[in-house]
Amino acid sequence: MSPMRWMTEATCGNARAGHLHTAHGIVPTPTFMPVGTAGTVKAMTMDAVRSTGAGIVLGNTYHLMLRPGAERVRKMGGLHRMMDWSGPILTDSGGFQVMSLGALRKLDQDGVTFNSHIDGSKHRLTPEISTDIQHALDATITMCFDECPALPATPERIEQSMQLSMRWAARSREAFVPRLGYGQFGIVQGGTERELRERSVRALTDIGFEGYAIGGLAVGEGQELMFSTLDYTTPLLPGTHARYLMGVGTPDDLLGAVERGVDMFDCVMPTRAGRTARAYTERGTLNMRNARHAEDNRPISPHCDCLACTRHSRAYLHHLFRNNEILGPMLLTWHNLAYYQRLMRTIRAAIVASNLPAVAAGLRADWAAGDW
Ligand SMILES: CNc1nc2c(CC[C@H]3O[C@@H](OC)[C@@H]4OC(C)(C)O[C@@H]43)c3nc(N)[nH]c(=O)c3cc2[nH]1
Ligand SMILES: [Zn+2]
Repeated sequence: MSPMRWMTEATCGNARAGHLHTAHGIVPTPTFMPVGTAGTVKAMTMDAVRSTGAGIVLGNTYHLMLRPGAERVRKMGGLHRMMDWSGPILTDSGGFQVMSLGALRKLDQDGVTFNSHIDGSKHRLTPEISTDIQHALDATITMCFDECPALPATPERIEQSMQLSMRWAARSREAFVPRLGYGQFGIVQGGTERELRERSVRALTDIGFEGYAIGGLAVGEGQELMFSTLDYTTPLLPGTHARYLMGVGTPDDLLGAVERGVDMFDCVMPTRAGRTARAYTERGTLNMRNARHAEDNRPISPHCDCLACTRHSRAYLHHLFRNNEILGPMLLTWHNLAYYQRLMRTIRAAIVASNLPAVAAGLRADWAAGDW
């Protein structure tokens, strides 16, 4: 087992199909990583997550350091053991969550001090502390501790933030404990400023990581600006390493980002939508609370092999959500994750068959066609 590496299998335009080799298994890419923020993919057993075909799940430094605490996770045998997930786990480094959870925080050159959004207790994160916590969690993929500026922001603010994140990337790398089959990803920053993105990529590739994430996007800039930023950023990254676009996205975002050379994704949308009665299908999304589903005996999707689609009907899901039954979010989260995994398999097969443009056109036509 060598240090973690990504191997290309096929390309189609800028899109790539490959395999990420890790200590916890080999994952086909492009891949969608279900978000398991506090050591659980909400409303899902890990058997259900496995049944959807997921390869890697996400955990998070911020949430797990607050509860149950990294030391307790380590004592429990690490996150894999606790979650009953033997596959790879990627943990985010916590900086983004401190910013996005709006926790009372003080940012300085060395790190960030914040009050827990749970009980107000005081905590500190630095590149070293975040990297040590991810080690204690036994994360397969460790993310650098970075600062993701909220948009809109002035180019000066974006530049200051990117430079800070690059200093923190060097310190994160210094603190990382290399292990066979484990890896650390650098996170490219620079907002939507081309020159800053180029400088950030150079800073990270000079340090050298097992993979590279594109951060600082999916923070309200909109799809067009996200795609144009990808158009000039992904080609600058080493073609031999995995590329992870953080926090993205809708099915349409995923397709467009794969076409622009991205290999890995995470997004709370399919799981959050599953809890709020929103179903993803090949024909767009459905609001299962809508009365039009009340007597519809069809499955959510005729193409889906999930429990909701093989054993139940739209009418049943409608009933469950109207009655606030716990089974509703369980079944619909399962369905949405199964849809996202099926979409990634469809896209991957098209790359391997050198047929992505035609398959992409078909996907987009179906999304626009509206419900069956
Ligand atoms: C939604 N848009 C979006 N998310 C982003 C993230 C966080 C990604 C993580 O936050 C959660 O999604 C909100 C997910 O659940 C956990 C498990 C917490 O991990 C995922 C980012 N993280 C870091 N370190 N740096 C970034 O520049 C960055 C940019 C993002 N843009
Ligand atoms: Zn289904």
